[in-house]
Amino acid sequence: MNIAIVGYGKMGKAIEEILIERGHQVVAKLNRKPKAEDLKDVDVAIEFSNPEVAFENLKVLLENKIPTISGTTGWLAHLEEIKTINQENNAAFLYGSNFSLGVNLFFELNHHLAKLMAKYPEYKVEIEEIHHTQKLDAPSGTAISLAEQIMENSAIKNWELDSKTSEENLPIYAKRIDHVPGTHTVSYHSEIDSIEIKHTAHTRKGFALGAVLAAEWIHGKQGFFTMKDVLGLN
Ligand SMILES: NC(=O)C1=CN([C@@H]2O[C@H](COP(=O)(O)OP(=O)(O)OC[C@H]3O[C@@H](n4cnc5c(N)ncnc54)[C@H](OP(=O)(O)O)[C@@H]3O)[C@@H](O)[C@H]2O)C=CC1
Ligand SMILES: O=C(O)C1=N[C@H](C(=O)O)C[C@H](O)C1
Repeated sequence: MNIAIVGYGKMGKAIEEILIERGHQVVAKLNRKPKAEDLKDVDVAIEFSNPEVAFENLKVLLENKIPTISGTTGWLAHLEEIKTINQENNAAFLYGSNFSLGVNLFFELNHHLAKLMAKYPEYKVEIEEIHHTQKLDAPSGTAISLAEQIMENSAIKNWELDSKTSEENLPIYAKRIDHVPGTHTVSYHSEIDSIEIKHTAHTRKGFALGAVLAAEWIHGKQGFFTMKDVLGLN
């Protein structure tokens, strides 16, 4: 397939390597908002830019009816608007806060554990995420997805970054350490013991491979999708 990479940074470059390994052609590599003329021969766009610009990029891609995969985090206040634009243009859009197979399996585990733990209020839950120091957003998109899965399965209504202003909220602790690709831990603590699940990414390769598999999967489809659709986890 002919692929446009929108956001040719750390992830864009990792994605390019996998695309070439899998026999695809990279026909555009953009570190700016795409224009209609960039998209003439494009089968699928893969967008990994930054929280400030993602919405504008996605709008152009979907208005030009380009099936689009987005992994950019920190722009989700606009998600409903993007879903509407996608629908109005009969286009195809897939968003994932994390494209790695391991994290998507970890999401299933988190969901199951949250359901189980909801019956035991003596355990208090918290999330920790660790990423490299260049990351612009906090908490990570993955930590927000983990928090949402816990809230869907418990009485907790809100998550909160770093400090605890309310005992009722789910705390997310965000740490920034040089070169860490992404580590997420969900832990439940009682006076007696603790239960912990943890995912550690060793490289960005898993995120990049997942994004390419999603691009291959979405070609020829219409609608809004997630990695659950790609991996058959629905
Ligand atoms: N969902 C997932 O699985 C994963 C998601 N991510 C997310 O992906 C995003 C990118 O991460 P990463 O590659 O590490 O970040 P980088 O900062 O390495 O790359 C971002 C790139 O976007 C470019 N850019 C700036 N403005 C625009 C624009 N208007 N349009 C298109 N591109 C632009 C930057 O160019 P310049 O340097 O010239 O400004 C840079 O090359 C982040 O939001 C991150 O959280 C990361 C890993 C996995
Ligand atoms: O910025 C990153 O690097 C990552 N971002 C994603 C997130 O915010 O969850 C996914 C991964 O953890 C790496």
